[in-house]
Amino acid sequence: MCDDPLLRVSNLVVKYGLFTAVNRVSFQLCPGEVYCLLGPNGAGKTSTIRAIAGLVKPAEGFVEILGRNPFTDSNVKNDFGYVAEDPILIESLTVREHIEFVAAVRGLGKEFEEWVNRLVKAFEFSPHLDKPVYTLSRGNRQKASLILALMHKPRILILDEPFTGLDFESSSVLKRIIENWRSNSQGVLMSTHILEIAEKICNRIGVIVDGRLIFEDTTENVKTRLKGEEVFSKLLNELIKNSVLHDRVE
Ligand SMILES: Nc1ncnc2c1ncn2[C@@H]1O[C@H](COP(=O)(O)OP(=O)(O)OP(=O)(O)O)[C@@H](O)[C@H]1O
Repeated sequence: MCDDPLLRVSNLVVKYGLFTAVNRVSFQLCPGEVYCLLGPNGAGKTSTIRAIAGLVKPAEGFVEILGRNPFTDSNVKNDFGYVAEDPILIESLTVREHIEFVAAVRGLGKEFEEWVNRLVKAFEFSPHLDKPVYTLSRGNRQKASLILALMHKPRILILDEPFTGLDFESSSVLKRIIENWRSNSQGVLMSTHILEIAEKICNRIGVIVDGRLIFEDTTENVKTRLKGEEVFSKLLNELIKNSVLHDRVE
């Protein structure tokens, strides 16, 4: 834990009608951390992330990004970059038009152009810049979404299943970007199904099952705890399935 978290989630409840998708989830993202939310399909990871990004109003509890409420304070949107599970793009526009639009809305000056060019180059995206979104493959939509989320160099990255659809090269690029954010005392919150990624790039993991955060610890501690087990991911999978760690957080 830290005194000055980038992100604070406290007793968050998200409901869809009478259904409770997120049930009293609390955690923090500290500077220099990559915090990974793990959990089976339908566990509540996306609902948690959407509430953090200010897209869903919490039924109870609160979210703070750098001490501000993302649901009511639109200025906070400059402090984070969000990649949704299904990229949010306008089908008829090209990616270049998206980039120009985001640059205008965020008031980004010429100094950001070099950074955007570097992102485009790193993701080998130049051949796709002038194509309308509806012609893009799943992986290229994901790359477009990442470029748009990263282009204003936000302090916090909020990434919902960011590796979905990415090829090997682009996954390596994204891993390097995430490591770069972490080592610059910024922060990354991401969800993933890929436990090997959690093991390799997350500092801390939180496991969500049935809307509840049933386990949270540093990746190092989890590895130590699992000493003697050959495969981190295999065992973690068992823990999630059996929810045997319920008592760790409550
Ligand atoms: N708009 C919605 N209306 C009603 N129920 C919803 C809505 N969005 C999600 N849910 C339900 O809330 C629960 C949590 O869904 P959520 O998408 O947050 O889970 P997830 O952990 O991200 O799943 P996945 O790994 O499959 O993406 C699920 O039971 C889902 O069916």
